[in-house]
Amino acid sequence: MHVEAHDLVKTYPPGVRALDGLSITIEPGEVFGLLGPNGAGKSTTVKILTTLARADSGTASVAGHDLARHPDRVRRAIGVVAQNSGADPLATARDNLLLQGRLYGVRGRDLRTRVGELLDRFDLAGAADRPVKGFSGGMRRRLDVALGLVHRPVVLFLDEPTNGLDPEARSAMWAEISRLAGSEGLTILLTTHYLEEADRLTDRLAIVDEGKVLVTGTADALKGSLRGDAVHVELSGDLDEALVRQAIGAVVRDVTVDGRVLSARADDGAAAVPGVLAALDRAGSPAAAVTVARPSLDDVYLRHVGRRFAEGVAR
Ligand SMILES: Nc1ncnc2c1ncn2[C@@H]1O[C@H](COP(=O)(O)OP(=O)(O)OP(=O)(O)O)[C@@H](O)[C@H]1O
Repeated sequence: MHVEAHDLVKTYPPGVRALDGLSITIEPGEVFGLLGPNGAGKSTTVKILTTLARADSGTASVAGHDLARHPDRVRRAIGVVAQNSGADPLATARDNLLLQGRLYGVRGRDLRTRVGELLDRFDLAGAADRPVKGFSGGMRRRLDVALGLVHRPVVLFLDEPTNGLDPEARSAMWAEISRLAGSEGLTILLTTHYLEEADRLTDRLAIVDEGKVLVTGTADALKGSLRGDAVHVELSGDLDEALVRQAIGAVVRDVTVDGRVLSARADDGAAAVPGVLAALDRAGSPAAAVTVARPSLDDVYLRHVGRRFAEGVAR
């Protein structure tokens, strides 16, 4: 196992329980995602596993080293890309990489070769000798990841790697992260609050909420565990929840109501729609829009957390 954490608890003053018994295991070579809304405890998990914060209780090992007994060995074995860039904006990309390498004891020709390799791989060779302050968001983020890799870590931590990037820069970053895991056998733990990122990029993911892992698995297995189709109905006006539930309960199952949006499941979603619409009309809450879809990670999230993901992010 490349990362193992058992029952991590972390409380910040004044009594905020950021982690409440969080456990994960990550196999070598895996891209593992921690998916959860802001405040779920993802960054705190990364801080603890990268030795930047200490858990109140629980145990963990990273790259085979016990975190409490050998934090120095853990530090040498990992690369960390934090949410905020660690690059010096006044220095060039190349100098940032050289400095980072020296901090980790990489020197001489080995360091220069490694820096050249990373500049090429992250498509920064053309901008290598320009100060970072003129870089676009995507270039900065690519440099951040390169900085985390200079000393050839075996486990890489990426905290919200594509936060704030435009769609194009985001897909370029996804491609690079997949390639890293595939070609270098690097183990990657990434945190994200983008469902699509967790879906597309991770081999396995854990849904984290209020400092705990609610469920772990591959995105496909998690989606597959929800039988049937997801039916989402947007109602045209305010609803009497009890009445609406009673009305459609015979046609669909697992009904959840979130504001004016009603979500439910049915073995054959399309076939259930006419019955749902008729029942809503009878209940005095006509539908404004209906969608039927195969289960998404958002549906998985809803099932385990009890609210839609978008709402969780806005919390
Ligand atoms: N240094 C700190 N002092 C006090 N409370 C903190 C501190 N760091 C985090 N918290 C609180 O702990 C909880 C978990 O925060 P954490 O940053 O781990 O969540 P997160 O899932 O990474 O969210 P984000 O994506 O916003 O970073 C939140 O309630 C947060 O406000």
